[in-house]
Amino acid sequence: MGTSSVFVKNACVPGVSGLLAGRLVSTLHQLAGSGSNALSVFAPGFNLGRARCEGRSWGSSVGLANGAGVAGWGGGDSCRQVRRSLATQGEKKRGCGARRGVMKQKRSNGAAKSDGVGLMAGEVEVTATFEAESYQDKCGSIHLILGPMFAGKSTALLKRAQEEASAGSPCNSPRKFRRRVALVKSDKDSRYGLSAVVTHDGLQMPCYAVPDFATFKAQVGDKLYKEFDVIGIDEAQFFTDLYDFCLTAADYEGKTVIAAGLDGDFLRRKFGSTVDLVRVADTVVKLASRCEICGKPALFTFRKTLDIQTTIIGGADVYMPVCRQHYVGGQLVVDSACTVLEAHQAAHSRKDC
Ligand SMILES: Nc1ncnc2c1ncn2[C@@H]1O[C@H](COP(=O)(O)OP(=O)(O)O)[C@@H](O)[C@H]1O
Ligand SMILES: Cc1cn([C@H]2C[C@H](O)[C@@H](COP(=O)(O)O)O2)c(=O)[nH]c1=O
Repeated sequence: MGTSSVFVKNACVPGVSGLLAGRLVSTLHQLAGSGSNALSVFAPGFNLGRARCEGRSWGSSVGLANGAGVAGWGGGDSCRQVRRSLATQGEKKRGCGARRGVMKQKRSNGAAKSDGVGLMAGEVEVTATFEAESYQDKCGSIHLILGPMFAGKSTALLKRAQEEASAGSPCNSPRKFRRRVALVKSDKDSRYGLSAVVTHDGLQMPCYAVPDFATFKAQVGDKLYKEFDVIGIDEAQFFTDLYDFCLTAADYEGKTVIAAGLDGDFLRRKFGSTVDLVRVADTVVKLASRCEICGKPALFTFRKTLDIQTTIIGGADVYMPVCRQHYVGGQLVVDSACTVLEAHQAAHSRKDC
């Protein structure tokens, strides 16, 4: 069985070494399968002990060579890899993001170190250096706008986007002082075309319509992407990479992210990963619509057709907002939906004649 050790220390931010070591341990534990490698992670001044992680396949995932010490921990990509692993565990913590963090590795020849913590032959010291002042000011934020259909989510998103675009900028102020806003929506939603975010009552703003955020980033390119201060997202429920994108953008790229989407589908199940963002969001607004049957606040979206697949793109022809009472009283809603549909169809056929 091979054994590797990672020694974590930090010169700039007290406590980070312990925090980092703790996270490394839990990350490595998660990445580890059962098998033949062993890893010790320890940090001075932090009551971590020697956490032990035994595993088979983490070598490739975190840049550790199979049983032969540490490989590829020179910062850059491998550092980022660890950050990504941590990020996907849902850790958002202002002030401890590894922004501009650098990890260095040093192989020991077995000589005891002056601080009394000796490295055994074959062990590796990893030094994590963080520029403390870069933490807070470069961190962005995540703002969520949730609710059923017709609740005004897109309207609220466009309002926020407009406010952000003009924040602190009278029309004669130089362009460089304005916040640059990009609107992104899922290309699944082609109801009102793909070139704009459009509300049910016709407000609109130009947007990028993409299948996922990897495509969005590739489409705009690195240079332009960096210039965006604010990213507004509509139909957030349709993006499979929503969580990772929002977290990275806010934690490491200093972006203000405003995401609008459905929290639940027509059966009130979690829709995509919008609700996962709640625990890492700075603000969360849950909007209500008006129940189409009784006019009370509506928290749910009722599907008027009998289709059962989760995604069916549509508007008032397929969906209606309902209150709890009329959601639960399903039959009543179905009857009412049928009535509305029939009335709709009758009106249409009259118009056609
Ligand atoms: N049942 C409905 N059918 C069609 N339009 C509606 C209905 N209820 C509200 N609306 C309109 O939709 C607007 C909200 O649109 P929008 O912001 O696109 O909502 P969301 O993004 O939450 O679906 C409301 O201001 C209202 O004018
Ligand atoms: C409830 C529900 C909705 N959809 C679709 C229908 C629309 O195309 C969008 C929501 O649009 P809005 O801007 O919030 O009005 O999502 C779906 O596919 N499945 C559902 O269960």
